[in-house]
Amino acid sequence: MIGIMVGLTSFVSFLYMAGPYIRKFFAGGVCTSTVQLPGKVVVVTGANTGIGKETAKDLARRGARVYIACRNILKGESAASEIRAATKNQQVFVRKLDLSDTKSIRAFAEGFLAEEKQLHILINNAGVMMCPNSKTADGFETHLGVNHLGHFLLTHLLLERLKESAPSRVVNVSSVGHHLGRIFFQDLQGEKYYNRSYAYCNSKLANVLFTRELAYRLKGTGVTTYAVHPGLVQSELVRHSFLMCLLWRLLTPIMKTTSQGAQTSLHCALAEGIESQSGRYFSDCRKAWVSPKGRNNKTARRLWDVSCELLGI
Ligand SMILES: NC(=O)c1ccc[n+]([C@@H]2O[C@H](COP(=O)([O-])OP(=O)(O)OC[C@H]3O[C@@H](n4cnc5c(N)ncnc54)[C@H](O)[C@@H]3O)[C@@H](O)[C@H]2O)c1
Repeated sequence: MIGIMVGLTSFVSFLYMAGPYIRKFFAGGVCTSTVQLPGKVVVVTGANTGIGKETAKDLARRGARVYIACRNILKGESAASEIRAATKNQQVFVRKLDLSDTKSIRAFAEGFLAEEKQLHILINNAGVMMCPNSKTADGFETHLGVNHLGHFLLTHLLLERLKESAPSRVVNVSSVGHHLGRIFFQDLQGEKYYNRSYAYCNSKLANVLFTRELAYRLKGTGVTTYAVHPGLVQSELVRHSFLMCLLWRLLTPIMKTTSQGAQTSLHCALAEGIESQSGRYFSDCRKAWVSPKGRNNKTARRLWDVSCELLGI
């Protein structure tokens, strides 16, 4: 026991001492695009904190009109003021969007479509991880409901505007955790067996499959789409799990900052010449290995149909 404690303490001390060097190693790719976005319209979900906030900040710095779509307007306004001050771009707006409630998603889309005639970049970034076994307002399992179905409906409602604004892009923030996920149609919402870690991974696999099928359906429209793993990023994502909070704390020295975590989303939103990679999965600003389950066209099509059925669209 003492040996384990000493070993663990030495390991953690090593991580902290070597932290800056290790972090550099794990920092991953950097979005090198110099594209400027004056006149372009962008929506980033969950942009009041974490990776989403950094993504929104970078896009605002490039001159875009940025919509922060988030649950908590007060937190959103505080992020927006910070972004406006840092970028000198006053065109940063906050709009209410709760992805765990289809009424809120429809209200957001209705309001957005009424005020903006164009949409060039949609970043489906918001996410929940390991929250207790709970349901959304519409009775969906929370991870599937927020991470997959919520963004599925949002994208569906904004799709015509994206097509009218082509070339345009949809970026779905997934995770390397999709490798552990599975889509089991007989128990899609974990009613027979539930594990909150797997529920998260399943929803992230759904993001990868949604991206694949969306790309297929959007061929020839000028709208392209990408799934992203941002890296292991120091954020509030693990807030629902004490153990994960502890692990996140221990791993701090080797984790990406939120700004580093935003790079692959930015790459997929901005890089020129990646249109032929529509539907693919990216990590560290380049195409990455996707789980075989994430490459199954039959599952992708069936998940699309089941999602439409669940959402009544
Ligand atoms: N942090 C990591 O290491 C990591 C790794 C892989 C993937 N990701 C993914 O990156 C994305 C961003 O996560 P993050 O790390 O910045 O975490 P975060 O918790 O800081 O940000 C998540 C955002 O989603 C918002 N959100 C949650 N539920 C919502 C709802 N019902 N409606 C609207 N917004 C909601 C939160 O308010 C928050 O702004 C997530 O999709 C996450 O799954 C993160």
